[in-house]
Amino acid sequence: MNPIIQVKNFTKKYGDFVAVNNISFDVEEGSVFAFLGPNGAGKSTTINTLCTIFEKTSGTLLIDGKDVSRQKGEVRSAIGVVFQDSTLDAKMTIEENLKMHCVFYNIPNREVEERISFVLNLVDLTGERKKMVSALSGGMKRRVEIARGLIHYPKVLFLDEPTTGLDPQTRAHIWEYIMKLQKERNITIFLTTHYMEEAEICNKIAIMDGGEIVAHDTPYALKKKYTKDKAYINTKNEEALELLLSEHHLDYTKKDGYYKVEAEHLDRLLEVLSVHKEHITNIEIKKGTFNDVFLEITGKKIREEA
Ligand SMILES: Nc1ncnc2c1ncn2[C@@H]1O[C@H](COP(=O)(O)OP(=O)(O)OP(=O)(O)O)[C@@H](O)[C@H]1O
Repeated sequence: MNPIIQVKNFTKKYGDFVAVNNISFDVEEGSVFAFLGPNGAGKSTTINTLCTIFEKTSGTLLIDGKDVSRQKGEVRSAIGVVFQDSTLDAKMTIEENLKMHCVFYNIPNREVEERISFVLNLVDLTGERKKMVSALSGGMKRRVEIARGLIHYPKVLFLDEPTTGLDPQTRAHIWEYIMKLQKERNITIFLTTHYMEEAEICNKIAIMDGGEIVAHDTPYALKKKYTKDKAYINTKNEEALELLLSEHHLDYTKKDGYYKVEAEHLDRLLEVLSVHKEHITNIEIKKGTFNDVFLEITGKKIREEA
């Protein structure tokens, strides 16, 4: 593993208040990394420090081996950032917005055309480059911002809730571009999202709560560790089912005429139930979800208002 982001014993205080408390984690080069947590967990503080906007209180934060406090210029060249609030100039065309960014990054004039064509092609906006930003849909604006974040060819792209407020179809498209960047360009993607189904398709997830990293693993490992599958069973012979479940030490609850059984090993549960199958009138299996993982770890929904 080649870690492109290395965070070691990072602490950030606002006055006496500890917003981030001694966290450590790595992000592998070329991976898609999701950074999750309830409101106030410390995500923005961490991202803003990684992006050289905030100063750390203590610890070491490296991007591509460069120290975010002491080598700000090098770090800024290595990262692209797309924040939630649009910073595009609506009164300019897509092309003009991108050109302005080239100036900002001191990209030599002779390279500007090639770079604009390249990044617009990545997000499928080649035919729209002369359009005014004000005339674009929300999804297109987000794609322009992603293109702009890539104009200086960064190794890491930070995306703060890249799909919030977009309809499901547009969200799916944005994800296609994100995955393309990872696969074809080996760009490391560091993103926040409150859509659990999006977190689930990332390579690694870190969950932050109360200023600490409370879980850090692959989505598969987190689901395996923190969720159980559930079976909902209706039977013609309740007495026999209860006896069977008790004999096999399987806990159940009964509600509205069905039995709910939670199982770490679904195969085993189905094997046990096979002897009862002629009595079963209905059975429904629900796999553990990433929402369950988040709830189990933090005790909170991803968005309290959701
Ligand atoms: N400038 C500041 N001064 C004082 N406290 C702050 C400041 N910025 C953030 N905090 C506090 O630090 C904690 C972490 O905030 P942060 O914005 O990093 O959380 P977050 O996980 O990004 O939350 P959200 O999802 O709501 O953006 C919160 O308790 C917040 O109130």
